[in-house]
Amino acid sequence: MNRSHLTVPPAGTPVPEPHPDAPLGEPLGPHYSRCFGCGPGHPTGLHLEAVSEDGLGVSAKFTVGDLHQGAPGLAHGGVLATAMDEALGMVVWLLRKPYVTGRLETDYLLPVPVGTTLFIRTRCTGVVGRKAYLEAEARMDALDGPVAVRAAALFVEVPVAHFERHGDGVGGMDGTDGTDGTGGGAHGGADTGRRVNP
Ligand SMILES: CCCCCCCC/C=C\CCCCCCCC(=O)SCCNC(=O)CCNC(=O)[C@H](O)C(C)(C)COP(=O)(O)OP(=O)(O)OC[C@H]1O[C@@H](n2cnc3c(N)ncnc32)[C@H](O)[C@@H]1OP(=O)(O)O
Repeated sequence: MNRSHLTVPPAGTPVPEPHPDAPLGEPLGPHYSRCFGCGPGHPTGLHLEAVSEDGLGVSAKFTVGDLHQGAPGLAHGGVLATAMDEALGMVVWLLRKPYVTGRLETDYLLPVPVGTTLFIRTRCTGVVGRKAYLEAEARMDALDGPVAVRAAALFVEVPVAHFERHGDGVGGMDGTDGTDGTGGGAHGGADTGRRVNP
C-alpha cells in the first residue's frame, strides 16, 4: 500500500508479546458496550467482532449494512476507515495499555457493496516508547477473498487520565454500560454531567 514513513517502525523495532492476561484465539468482546466500532449496545454501530491471533494480531469481521452506505448500495469510505481503526485498536488493547489513534492511513482498492462481510486482519509491526505501529487488511467475504481496504496506523499510548481529562473517564470501558444502568460512561450522553474541558 501507499504509506508514509510515519506508520513504519524503524528497522529492527521489536514487536512485544501480548499482556499475559490478554486472550489468545478467543473472542475479544467490546472494550465498551456503546463504542461505535465494537459495542453491542450501540444501535447503529459497526458491531465488529474480533478474535486475537498469535504474534500480536487480531482477526475481525464486519458486515456492511444499509446504515453504512455512501453511494447507493456501497459502503461509505469513512465507515470502512472506522472499521479498520477499530480492528487496529483491538491489537493494542491486547497490550492492556490505553492507546489512541494518532494517525490512520487508508487505501481503498475495491468498492464494497452492502451485504459484504469484511474479514479484517490487523497486526502490530513494532512498539517504540509510546508509539505502536500497526497495519491492517480487509478482504471481501472470505479470509482469502479479494483485498478491498488496506490501512496502516500509529497509535499513541496515553495515561488513563487522558479519558478523564477529555471525556467522561474509563467507567464502563470493560464492555459494560457503566455502573448506574443509564448507559453512562464515556460518551454516555447529556445526563452524565459531561464537562467541557479547556
Ligand atoms: C483501569 C483500566 C483502565 C482501562 C483503560 C482503557 C482505556 C481504553 C483503551 C483503549 C480504547 C480503545 C479505543 C479504540 C477506538 C479506536 C481508536 C480511536 O478512535 S481513539 C480516538 C481518536 N484519537 C484521538 O482522539 C487522539 C487525539 N490526539 C491526542 O490525544 C494527542 O495528539 C496524542 C495522544 C495522539 C499525542 O499527544 P501527546 O501530547 O500525548 O504526545 P506527542 O508528544 O504529541 O506524541 C507522542 C509521539 O507520537 C508522535 N505522534 C503523535 N501524533 C502523531 C501523528 N498524527 N503522526 C505521527 N506521529 C505522531 C509524536 O511525534 C511523538 O513522537 P516522538 O515521541 O517525539 O518520537
